[in-house]
Amino acid sequence: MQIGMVGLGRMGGNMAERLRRGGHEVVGYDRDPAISDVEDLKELVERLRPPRAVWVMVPAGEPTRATVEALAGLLAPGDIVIDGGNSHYVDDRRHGDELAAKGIGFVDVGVSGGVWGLDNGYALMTGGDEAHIRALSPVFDTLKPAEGGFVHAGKIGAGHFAKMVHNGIEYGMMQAFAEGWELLEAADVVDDVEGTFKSWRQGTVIRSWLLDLMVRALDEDPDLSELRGYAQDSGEGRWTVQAAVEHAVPLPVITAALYARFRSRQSDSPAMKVIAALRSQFGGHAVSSAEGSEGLGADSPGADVAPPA
Ligand SMILES: O=C(CO)[C@H](O)[C@H](O)COP(=O)(O)O
Repeated sequence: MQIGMVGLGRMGGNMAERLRRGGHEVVGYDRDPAISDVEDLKELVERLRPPRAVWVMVPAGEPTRATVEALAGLLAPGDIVIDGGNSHYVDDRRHGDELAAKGIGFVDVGVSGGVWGLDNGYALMTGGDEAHIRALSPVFDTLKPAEGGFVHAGKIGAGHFAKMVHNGIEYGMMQAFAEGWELLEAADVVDDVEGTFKSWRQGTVIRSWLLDLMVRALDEDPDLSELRGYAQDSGEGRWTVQAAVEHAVPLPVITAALYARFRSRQSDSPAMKVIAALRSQFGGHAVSSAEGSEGLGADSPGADVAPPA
């Protein structure tokens, strides 16, 4: 089938390529003229035959909002806009309503598979009307992996809500692997930490793609010395925790994993300064000065371990 793809970056570009390999006709638009098939969204829409399908694959938030708004002004009743970015499900409802007012359909798709999706396929979590999902099924069938990897999760917003929870789980799983690795390295009991991770890939309860990727990362840099312990986040972890608060659902693992990323961006811990100050105030416990390790008290179980400068 014919489809427009807006945003030809790491994800959109590979998805357009997978669709072309699958026999679809893709007209791609990107802000970078070097990789774009058309000059602007207007030309993209003109190049598509009605009823048109336009897949938006740009960063969540303002870039997606602006693209959907522009498409709302260019498309016609019967056309469908698909948002495959990591948008907040709340935005989907607004976009769906705005487009529905013009007779244009809207489908939200949570896409998972990263840079490996081009060859392995992308898991797709979709939200929207059954008729729109059915109309897009040739595209979904080409993008998804050979077996499974597809769900029509519910009405508009359900696809991105499912992807949001998927990413929350991803945070927790990654944090568990990270903490296990740190303990193995610190304890000096296991000699072959990398080999231990490798051995877990077969037969264990925790074998998984994330574990495979962990082994791959350790193969490239066995003690991860090339990296700083610093992790960004793109929003989905925060939204997962926000939704949990809204529904009073306890999410201690995912919340802790999110907070661990925030902590990774601090060079020092303001909160722990308060803890040190209060221990000193009420118990006369020694503190570590901002300069280094002087004053580390003998009462501390970690007293023999110098704190980071
Ligand atoms: O959706 C993804 C994987 O499933 C993306 O890689 C996403 O960017 C990861 O989230 P974060 O940047 O918050 O770690």
